[in-house]
Amino acid sequence: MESILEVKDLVKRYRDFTLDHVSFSLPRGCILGFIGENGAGKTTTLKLILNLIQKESGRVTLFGMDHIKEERRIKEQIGVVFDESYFHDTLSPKDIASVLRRVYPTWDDRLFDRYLGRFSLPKEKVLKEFSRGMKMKLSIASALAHKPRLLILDEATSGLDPVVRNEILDVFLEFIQDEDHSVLLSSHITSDLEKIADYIVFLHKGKVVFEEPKDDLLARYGILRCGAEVFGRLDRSEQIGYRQSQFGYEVLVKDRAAVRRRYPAAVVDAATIEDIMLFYVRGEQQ
Ligand SMILES: Nc1ncnc2c1ncn2[C@@H]1O[C@H](COP(=O)(O)OP(=O)(O)OP(=O)(O)O)[C@@H](O)[C@H]1O
Repeated sequence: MESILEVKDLVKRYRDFTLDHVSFSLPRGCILGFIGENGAGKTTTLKLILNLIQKESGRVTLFGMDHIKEERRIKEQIGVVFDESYFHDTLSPKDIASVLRRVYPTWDDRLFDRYLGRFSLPKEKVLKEFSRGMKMKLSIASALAHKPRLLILDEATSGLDPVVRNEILDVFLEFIQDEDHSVLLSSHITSDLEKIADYIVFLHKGKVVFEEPKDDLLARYGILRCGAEVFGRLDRSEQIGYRQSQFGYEVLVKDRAAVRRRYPAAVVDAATIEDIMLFYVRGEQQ
């Protein structure tokens, strides 16, 4: 499958933080969920991709073009939503349309109006009268109305209620339907990514821990619940991290089918993306 975005060995150094040779790719027609703890380097990676900050080294290509050399051509084909609305409070959606119409040759007024209607956003009201959720929906409508091929969103659904979030997730799923569009979405709401993502990239302390198809992650990983005897027999290579409680051990295992075969009496449940994230970090601390 052809990639819409390729990130290879991306490095950025701050005084107390290094984004360390980050690599991943986003195929066409797919949604990639970018996860990681606070300060893992997600926003830094997205800003580097967009050439908003300078990289130390590494390569980024979007639509097969270098992200710096072809920045203008690339940006016309990208819609970006960060967690803060960057439109001035005294503007209305109507004013915003008149500005963006001049910026983007591909701007589509009818499409913008359709999204405003769908998100129940008033066209003439100024932004200072908008709620946070309304502003976020407006940012998404604006990002979509110039008909980009790639949407890049940083925490765009955080702080929104489940109904609004679901509406937005549906819009993302429709956006990729034609197999030519893609979405790169950083989020702490891993249940949202479970619903819509095709791939998950897990960033931890500036490094990629894994890049995997979501279905594989959810089909393979498991939480083994067992007593001290089974825990003592577990091979180190079978487990990623564990939690001990008064009732025994909970262990994240990479291959739940294999563990079920080896310990038929033990309970092995499916793991969520949140479990996988938490146990990876925990495993490192053990
Ligand atoms: N301009 C800067 N100068 C120095 N350090 C910075 C700068 N911007 C980010 N950092 C550091 O880089 C690290 C990664 O930050 P980043 O915002 O990329 O994390 P994140 O994964 O997006 O976190 P969150 O989930 O909290 O948004 C942090 O330690 C942060 O302090």
